[in-house]
Amino acid sequence: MTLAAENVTVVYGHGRRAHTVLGDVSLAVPQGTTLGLVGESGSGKSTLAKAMVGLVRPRSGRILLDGEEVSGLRGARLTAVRRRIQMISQDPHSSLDPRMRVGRALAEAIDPRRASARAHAGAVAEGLEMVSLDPDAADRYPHEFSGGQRQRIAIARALVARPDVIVADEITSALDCSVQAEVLNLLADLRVRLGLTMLFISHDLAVVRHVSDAVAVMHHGKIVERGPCDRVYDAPTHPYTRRLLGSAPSLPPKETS
Ligand SMILES: Nc1ncnc2c1ncn2[C@@H]1O[C@H](COP(=O)(O)OP(=O)(O)OP(=O)(O)O)[C@@H](O)[C@H]1O
Repeated sequence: MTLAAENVTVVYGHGRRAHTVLGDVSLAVPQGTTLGLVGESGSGKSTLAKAMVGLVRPRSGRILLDGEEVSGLRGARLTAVRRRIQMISQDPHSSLDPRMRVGRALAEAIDPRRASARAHAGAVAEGLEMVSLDPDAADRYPHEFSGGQRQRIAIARALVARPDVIVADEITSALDCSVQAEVLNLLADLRVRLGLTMLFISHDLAVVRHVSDAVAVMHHGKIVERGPCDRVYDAPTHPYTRRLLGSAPSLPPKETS
């Protein structure tokens, strides 16, 4: 499914405290592709991610899933559409409930109305297997796992809901370098296997180039440049993109496989 933002403006606060965080942002993530979103801290990347999944309501503009407006939906229709777009965020510490066993957390994602791990044992085991965790992980609590394993659990939880679109917001920035690659490769494999559409947000330009087909560059709440990764990384046209790329510590060329 294609996920798109159309002229989305998000304002936090009211009156004299109003602060426009996204100004008239339009972008599309075509079916089955990965769009990377880069930009410095505070540029509005997470706000756009939240708007895309319906956690933040735009002041104006629309979020569209295959042409259907998500931002205006309510009730059961909104719940159904939200399942199709799953978000994975930076810190599984805060996104996984520490008091909930992993099996139940996955069961809740499978069916919020009947969230028992036993009722969904098969699907829970399948979800854990997808991210290379043993089925007995279902009986344990998040704190019993390493950071990389918790992020795998977060990926499994997103995928058992059988989404069409994943919004991944800085999913590796809390992880050690060696574990980062493992989690990224896992997600990249699953994305291809399941034919998912993905918005991949990271401040790490090298990581974005590695996983994305195209990239959009955000600066002060606006998209200043977008295009296929090779074009943007090798021949940036906007001065901000040039600065951003110039300040990146090391940017290996994209691997071809
Ligand atoms: N709930 C909120 N209420 C008010 N202001 C907010 C809120 N969330 C974010 N902001 C502000 O909106 C701006 C954009 O924040 P956002 O988190 O979207 O940026 P970001 O590019 O994702 O940054 P980072 O990479 O540091 O997460 C910042 O100035 C931030 O302080």
